[in-house]
Amino acid sequence: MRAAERAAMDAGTSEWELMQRAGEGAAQWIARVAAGRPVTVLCGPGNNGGDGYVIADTLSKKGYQVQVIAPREPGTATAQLARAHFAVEVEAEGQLRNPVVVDCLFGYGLARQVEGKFKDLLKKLSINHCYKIAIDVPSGIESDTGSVLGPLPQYDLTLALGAWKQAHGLMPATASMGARRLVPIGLDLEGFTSTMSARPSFAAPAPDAHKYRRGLLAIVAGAMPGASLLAAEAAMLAGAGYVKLLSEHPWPNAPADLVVAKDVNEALDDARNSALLFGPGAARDDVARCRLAQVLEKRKPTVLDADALHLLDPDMLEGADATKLCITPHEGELAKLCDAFGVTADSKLDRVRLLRDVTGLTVLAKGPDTILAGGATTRFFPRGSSWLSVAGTGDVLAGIVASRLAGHGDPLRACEEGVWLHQEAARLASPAFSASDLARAVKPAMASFL
Ligand SMILES: NC(=O)C1=CN([C@@H]2O[C@H](COP(=O)(O)OP(=O)(O)OC[C@H]3O[C@@H](n4cnc5c(N)ncnc54)[C@H](O)[C@@H]3O)[C@@H](O)[C@H]2O)[C@@H](O)CC1
Ligand SMILES: Nc1ncnc2c1ncn2[C@@H]1O[C@H](COP(=O)(O)OP(=O)(O)O)[C@@H](O)[C@H]1O
Ligand SMILES: [K+]
Repeated sequence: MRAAERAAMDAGTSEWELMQRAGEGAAQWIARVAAGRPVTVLCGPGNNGGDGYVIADTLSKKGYQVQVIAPREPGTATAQLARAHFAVEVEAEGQLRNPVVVDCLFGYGLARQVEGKFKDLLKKLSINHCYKIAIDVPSGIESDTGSVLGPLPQYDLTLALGAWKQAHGLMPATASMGARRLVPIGLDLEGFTSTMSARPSFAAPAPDAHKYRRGLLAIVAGAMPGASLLAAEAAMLAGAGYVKLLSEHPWPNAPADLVVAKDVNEALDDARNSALLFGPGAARDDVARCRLAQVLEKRKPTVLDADALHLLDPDMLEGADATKLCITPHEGELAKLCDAFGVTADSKLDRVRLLRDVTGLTVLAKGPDTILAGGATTRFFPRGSSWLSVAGTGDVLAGIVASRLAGHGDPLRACEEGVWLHQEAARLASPAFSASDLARAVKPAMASFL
């Protein structure tokens, strides 16, 4: 963000101009949700406070009744300019008396614990029954890490200025933000590799498509049948032309449209396989270890999930083509992988990036703050439904990602598409779904992206 702002300023746009764009853009949103109701704006000492004065000024000019509370006079030249433009009274302290409150105490400049009058104001905001709007980030949040440095009210709306900050995609920050919207301020963000994932769009199969061209996905089943069946059911609906379950065991409950190959070695050798999936229900014994080695030997685009992530280690990866592999760990599997590959870091984000750097793999770290890291890219995602916190939904995700991978062979793209499809399926499956409800909802979810 700082680099993008500096570039804009070097190209001739002043900080004041950027602040006006930010404040006026945010005020448009606030006016929409306030819908005529009086607004209180809390202004801090830095440029986030400066945005607050621009917001207050813009709303006043639109005819809004505005209360401004600023415990301290602005400290930066640009915020002072903004303060000077706002001719109306500013209170040093006071009650939050309006039904809409806009928090402009601190933005990405917050560098230490929030104390004193600022802390008191955030505490008051926490217990106030108003509509709460955070400008740029909630003021008790460290914008790079998403960690908490002060009282953290539950906001209804967070307006990111100019670009998403990492905190917008990271826990615990993201859970406090309510709806998140971006206010563009004309920054050139081209070339920045750490971004919020953009909603993908899919196309219908090409006119000359056939089942192999659309991708043959081989799912290598393990000792526990349910998991790979869930993955297969989701995969059949997520784009691949042909999904095959490779299993020596009989599958009386397999759906009629799922091909079960009993000769696993032969089916794994099939040159027509476009992608492989291994791990769900695989177990963690020697049989599974041998299977994993065999899967990696094929050097095909591959998704490794669940038990495979407990078996993976540096020796296993030797001879594999890491550029074609993606791993989809949840928190516990991520910890296991970090252990196996000697990665230590304080935050989930750092662990994911380091693991990517050490292994060369595409890492999709699941959870309420899903993080995707591959190549030089890091992607954050809008928060998905918390109803996904039920057993088997990870198997569904693995099936979806593998299905996308079979279609085009690009691990990063497959993971990104997979997260969107999975979240959309969760939205469509309605609350309190089971993993198989979710797998079925992949079909209408596909339609949302066409
Ligand atoms: N620089 C720019 O070009 C733009 C900046 N914008 C706004 O500016 C914000 C960043 O502004 P700043 O860098 O001035 O920083 P902030 O306004 O986020 O706050 C930092 C200020 O508070 C002080 N401070 C930090 N931690 C504190 C604590 N715990 N207790 C008390 N004081 C503390 C700092 O010394 C500094 O004065 C962004 O989040 C955004 O809202 C926007 O106006 C868009 C343009
Ligand atoms: N609270 C939550 N909010 C959003 N998504 C969640 C939440 N909890 C879990 N998920 C998602 O649900 C899936 C769970 O996967 P996983 O833990 O592997 O489950 P399982 O192993 O039982 O299949 C992941 O995609 C994860 O991102
Ligand atoms: K803020």
